[in-house]
Amino acid sequence: MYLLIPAAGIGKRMGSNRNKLLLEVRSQPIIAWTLKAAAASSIEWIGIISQPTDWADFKTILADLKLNKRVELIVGGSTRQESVYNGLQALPAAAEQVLIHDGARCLVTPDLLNSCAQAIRQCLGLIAAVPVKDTIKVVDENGIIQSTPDRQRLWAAQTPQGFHVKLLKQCHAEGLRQGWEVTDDAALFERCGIEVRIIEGEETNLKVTTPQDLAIAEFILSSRGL
Ligand SMILES: Nc1ccn([C@@H]2O[C@H](COP(=O)(O)OP(=O)(O)OP(=O)(O)O)[C@@H](O)[C@H]2O)c(=O)n1
Ligand SMILES: C[C@](O)(CO)[C@H](O)COP(=O)(O)O
Repeated sequence: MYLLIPAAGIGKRMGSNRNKLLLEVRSQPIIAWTLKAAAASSIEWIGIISQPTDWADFKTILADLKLNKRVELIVGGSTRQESVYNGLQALPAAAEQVLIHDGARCLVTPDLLNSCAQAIRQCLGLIAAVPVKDTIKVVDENGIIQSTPDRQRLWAAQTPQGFHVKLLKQCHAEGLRQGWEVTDDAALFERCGIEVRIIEGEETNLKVTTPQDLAIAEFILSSRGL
């Protein structure tokens, strides 16, 4: 299985002056935890989509980890969508399915990666997701609640997200043509009318986005004895 890791962000919400994936949790860079989970899974090839300005740091981390997997560095874009587009172009020709997993979701388990890698062989697209626990409100530009969707139908999308490569390339190309701006790749499949399946994710599969998330990630890793 092939894995693309979007890791080219600038961490605005983290308030970091560098790529937040280089920040440390439990004395290791965030991206190192993500890579260790991938290395412990059935993933055979990893593409780290990243800004060339971070490549020296990433190469140092890779040298320290000594992963038993093929790893390539791919130039990221100005948005996550653009980064994934670039990643798809850099996939080996043999890749028929791909998992896409945020570098910022460093608490993912090898089991979840393996579940998604298995499941994508039985469908065209999938995402890891967890049922929403809070009541969600749709709010207008004036801060007035417009509606309250049925919580039974609401899931919080995570990554890994898995897709058939040929279809995802077509959907990304259509997104470029249409000027679609999406925050996950499943949205492109949805807009192209292709079914996307939910795979039960993990409550601990946090996307490290704000400084508070660093403390939560520390706690979760510590509770795993790491
Ligand atoms: N141009 C971008 C933007 C984001 N990402 C990646 O997409 C994942 C999810 O994005 P997010 O958590 O939003 O990271 P940032 O974009 O860095 O955060 P912010 O929005 O706060 O700047 C991260 O692993 C990030 O590195 C990416 O590869 N390319
Ligand atoms: C892909 C994602 O992690 C699913 O929840 C999320 O959409 C990424 O959003 P971000 O703003 O790029 O962090």
